[in-house]
Amino acid sequence: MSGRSLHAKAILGQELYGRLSHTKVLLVGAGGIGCELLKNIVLTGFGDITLLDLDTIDLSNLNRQFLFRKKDVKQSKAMVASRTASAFNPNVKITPIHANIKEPQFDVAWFRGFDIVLNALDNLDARRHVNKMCMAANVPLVESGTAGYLGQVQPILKDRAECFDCIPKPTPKTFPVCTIRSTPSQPIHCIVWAKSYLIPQLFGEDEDADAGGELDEAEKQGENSAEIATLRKEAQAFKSVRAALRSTSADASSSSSAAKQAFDKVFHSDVLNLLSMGDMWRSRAPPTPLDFDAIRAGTFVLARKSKNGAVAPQTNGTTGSSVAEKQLNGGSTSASVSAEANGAKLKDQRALTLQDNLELFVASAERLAVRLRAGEETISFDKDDEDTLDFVTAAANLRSAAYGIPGKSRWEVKEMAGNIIPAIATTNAIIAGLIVLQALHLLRRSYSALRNVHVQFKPSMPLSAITMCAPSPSCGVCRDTYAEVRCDPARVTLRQVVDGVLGRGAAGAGSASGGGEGEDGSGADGEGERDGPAEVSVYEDKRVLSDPDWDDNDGRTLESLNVTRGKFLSIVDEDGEFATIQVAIGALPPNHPLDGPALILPSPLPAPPRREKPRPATPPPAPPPALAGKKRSAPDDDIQELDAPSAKRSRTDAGTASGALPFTPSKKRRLEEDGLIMLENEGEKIEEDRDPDVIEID
Ligand SMILES: Nc1ncnc2c1ncn2[C@@H]1O[C@H](COP(=O)(O)OP(=O)(O)OP(=O)(O)O)[C@@H](O)[C@H]1O
Ligand SMILES: [Zn+2]
Repeated sequence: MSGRSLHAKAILGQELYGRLSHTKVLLVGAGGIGCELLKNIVLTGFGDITLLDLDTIDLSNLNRQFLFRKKDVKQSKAMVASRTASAFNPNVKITPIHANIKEPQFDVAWFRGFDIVLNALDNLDARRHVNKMCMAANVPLVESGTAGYLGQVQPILKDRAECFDCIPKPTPKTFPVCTIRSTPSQPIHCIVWAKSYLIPQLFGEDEDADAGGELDEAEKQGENSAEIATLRKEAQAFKSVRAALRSTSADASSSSSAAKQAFDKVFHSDVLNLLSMGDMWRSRAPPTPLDFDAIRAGTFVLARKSKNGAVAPQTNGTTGSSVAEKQLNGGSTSASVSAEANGAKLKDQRALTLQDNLELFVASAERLAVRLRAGEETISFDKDDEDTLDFVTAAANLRSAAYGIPGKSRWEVKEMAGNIIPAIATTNAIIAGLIVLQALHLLRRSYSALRNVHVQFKPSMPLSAITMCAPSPSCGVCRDTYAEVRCDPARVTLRQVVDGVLGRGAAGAGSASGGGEGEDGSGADGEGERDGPAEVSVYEDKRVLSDPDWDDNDGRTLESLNVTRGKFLSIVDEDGEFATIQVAIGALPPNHPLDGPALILPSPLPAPPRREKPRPATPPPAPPPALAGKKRSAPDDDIQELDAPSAKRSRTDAGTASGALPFTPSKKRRLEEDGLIMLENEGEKIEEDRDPDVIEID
């Protein structure tokens, strides 16, 4: 028994080691990092662990999530991981929870029940959520992440160090829209075009349904009529291809003609159109329109400078055209079946010839058309959906051919289009070890020992440790003042909560809490002047619920406003003088009498600090994402307002998000999900030299 803990005791010291057995840890995520970390903390001697994960085990997890075996596939990650790891140390209690951390029962009071939280998540949304809950509950957090060979560990402690949201996170990858639409120069540009433009145009929802009306309107407004005629023609052409792909009267030959129609439109007519814009091609090589029949017949010659590997050399066409030949010889009776068989025969890693790509384009378009006709309303790209992957591979390669760009194998397209960064077990293991070190510093309160640690791809210095920075004064998460109310959302109104928290109008707060428990009435009501905001707006996330000129919701219950357990009400000072108050909504205590007050206010009431007025000089810009976490200016106590609180709605147009773009919301969202940033005006610039992956959109 002592053998098990001998080393841990010697290293950690008797006091800390003794404490670990009853330290309550919450570990969120039982994936690549989570499994390693669970093993580490169990072996270190932590004795009371809650492990939460929403997912079940997938076969693809087994290569790096070593607490799982093949027999465990499809079972809850939290359950299996805790069962496996419990066996490593009989003294440990692991409580598995198979759930989403964002569920309402995991409210601030629940988080407060832990001594430390460890994140082993894989998405920003959940990380942000846990960060905010830890700020509200004032519980130390260790945040982590890996991407291939890179990794990062960040200890977070309210008021002492930057929180997860102190530094804006970079958008993964962005490409200029015009590069994607008209002037691609790299394979990825063609892949993004196929996945984010062509697939939605052909197989997605009909977003241009009312494009005709918009164009009529634009014409009336005196817009360039030649341009409008072109746009109209383009919209019309897509419309008829969409219709052909969906036509239920279609037989196999007509679906292949729909594929040909699509091909002719995007690889022939559209290219001819572009070529007619002479200006565009003054300083760049013009694209070559592709000829469907000639490619099929093997007689097509790319007039472009194809020597530098523009496409797989034409000579390969003879060996590589087996698919094409079979396809041709196979006749068209069961096109989709033979296409599927041929598709399956393509070795993922093989270079595809122009003919291969054309046949793959036709075959996959046919398969997708069959699905549309069978009732699938829309189809979007999914790297694990063979049909869409084939279609994107073929379409991207054909476009690349037209533009003299090297083609990519299906395997490479899958990796690039699916944004797949291979997970590396060793990186996860290193990061999981570093998380434990930082967690121990936090538990020991040796704050000067805390470090942001990066695992980097530098053989000479694989680890870099950076001393902690003070929280960003403009952070909209950790600079807010947190408070918690416990209430029955069906019985309290928005006004009662807001007035209660601000210590105003004794009537409101008083009657709700029935003069009851917990709240601090003294000096909080009547004429007692509380130092706080004069006029406020109230938000739930980004929803405005009330502002000084609009009180329609004030008499409504929280429940009717969908402000329930686990959510926050943000009370924002209209004058920007006081910090924002974040009111966490919690449940009434379990033993609360049924006829007891419906609202228990925090005691003492929150006292948001005054913010310093912004200095006249423009504040330095937030550090670029590439430098996120690097050492910045020394911590200082004076909190300077650089920005309005994040929740605050901007009253002027300046600085609003790119709302006025000519995209439908769903289209814009899709583009953004694909890593495209829309800039609102030309003056706006993304600094490319700071992050080479970010390219400005024009
Ligand atoms: N909101 C959430 N609540 C609970 N668990 C979450 C939440 N979001 C993500 N997770 C879990 O975090 C873990 C992250 O682990 P990891 O990055 O290894 O991902 P994975 O899904 O196991 O692997 P991959 O994404 O590479 O297929 C996953 O097990 C995932 O289920
Ligand atoms: Zn912060």
